[in-house]
Amino acid sequence: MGVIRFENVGRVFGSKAKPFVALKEIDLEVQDKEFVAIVGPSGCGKTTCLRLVAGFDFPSSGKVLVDEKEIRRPGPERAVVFQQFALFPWKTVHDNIELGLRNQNVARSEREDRINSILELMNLTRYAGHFPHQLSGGMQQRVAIARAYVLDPDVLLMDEPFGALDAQTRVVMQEELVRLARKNPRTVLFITHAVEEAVYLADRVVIMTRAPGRIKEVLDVASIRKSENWDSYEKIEDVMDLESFVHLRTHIWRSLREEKAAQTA
Ligand SMILES: Nc1ncnc2c1ncn2[C@@H]1O[C@H](COP(=O)(O)OP(=O)(O)OP(=O)(O)O)[C@@H](O)[C@H]1O
Repeated sequence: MGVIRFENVGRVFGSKAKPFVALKEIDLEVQDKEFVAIVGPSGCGKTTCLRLVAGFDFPSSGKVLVDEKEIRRPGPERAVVFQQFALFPWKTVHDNIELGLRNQNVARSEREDRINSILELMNLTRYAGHFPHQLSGGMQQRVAIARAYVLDPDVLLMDEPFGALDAQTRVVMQEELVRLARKNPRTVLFITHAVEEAVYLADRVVIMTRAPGRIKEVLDVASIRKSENWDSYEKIEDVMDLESFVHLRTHIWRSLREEKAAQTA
């Protein structure tokens, strides 16, 4: 299972004399194996939301729970993928992927089985002995995703994972993530600045307001994806051409533009 719940969550940074309210009254439930993307203006608290679920930070008020348990620390059932691939440069692809399994004391033969199957799934088998600097950015991010997936987490937390990639590689990675998520569904909380990416990948898109970050709107993409049969299209550009896709994208753009305008007014 992997149900994430934010219950009236607030996060205040700064001092008592000079508080800064980053998050206010966040209520959200992400269902088991649901893919939820969060979009919002810069500084609205997206990363803070993700850090609260990861157990890297704690709410000032309210609660964040995974499977009804309040989060008090990072845990193996929650894996994080950052924008910066954060691979160990002195370790090979194989050894980077192995590290988390070693930390969990998984036996050697099981480690090898799990590493081999994730390498295959992510088309990385022939790069197992390569070091990160020998790989392109897209490949490195693929390794970072493999490293998270191999731990078999209930929850995957992804903070702009494709933000550092060029446009074409980004599209390839988006298509791969969709394939991976279908074969091996997990609960995913995904932060992005790219509206198209959010609509293409997510079951629901959460739009946040400018700071103090609140939830402005939650859009149900999954029902539209199903009724308009998006999954029958193999290529991302074919989905992006559909009227139903364009309509959702434009709606989110408008909503974000309103926030930006209010921010600078
Ligand atoms: N540890 C901290 N101490 C003080 N302020 C913080 C801290 N962490 C985050 N903030 C502030 O809280 C606000 C929300 O930050 P956060 O990184 O969550 O936003 P974001 O929506 O992810 O931004 P971006 O889209 O630019 O990455 C920002 O104004 C940030 O400066």
